[in-house]
Amino acid sequence: MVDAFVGTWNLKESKNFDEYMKALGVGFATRQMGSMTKPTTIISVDGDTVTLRTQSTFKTTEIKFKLGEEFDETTADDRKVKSTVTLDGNKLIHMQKWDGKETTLVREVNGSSLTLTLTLGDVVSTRSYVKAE
Ligand SMILES: CCCCCCCCCCCCCCCCCC(=O)O
Repeated sequence: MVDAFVGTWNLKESKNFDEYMKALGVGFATRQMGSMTKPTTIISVDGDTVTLRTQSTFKTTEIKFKLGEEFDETTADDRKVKSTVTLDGNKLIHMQKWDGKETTLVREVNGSSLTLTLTLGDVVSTRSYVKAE
C-alpha cells in the first residue's frame, strides 16, 4: 500500500553513504556535499501516479511513476537511468539500470520512520528518515 509512504520525511541518520556514492563513481567534492546534506523527501499519490521529490539546498530531484512501469530518470549525480518502482509487501523497491550496472533503493515504513536502503553490489548504505509533524 503506497499510502503508507505518503508524507514529508526528513533525514535523521545516514550510514555508509560516502561508500555508496564512491561505488557510483561520484567525485570527492560532490560526495562532501552529499554527506553533509540532509534532504527532505516528499511522497504523494494522485490516482495511480506516485510523485517522489527529494529536496535539499544542494540538489533536488523529482520523479513521477506508475508502479511496475519503466521510466527514464536523471539522478542527483546525473546518471541517465532506466527505473522501475514496485511494491513488494511493505517495501517500495526502486531499481535503476544504466551502463550494464544496477542499484536498488528500497524504502520501508515503520510508523513514523522510513528506512532507505541503497545497495550497489556489496556496498549497502542505510538512511533513516522521520516523518515531519
Ligand atoms: C536529491 C538529494 C540527494 C542528496 C544527496 C546528493 C548527493 C550527490 C549525489 C549522489 C548520488 C546518490 C543517489 C541518490 C541517493 C538518494 C539518497 C536519499 O534519497 O537520501
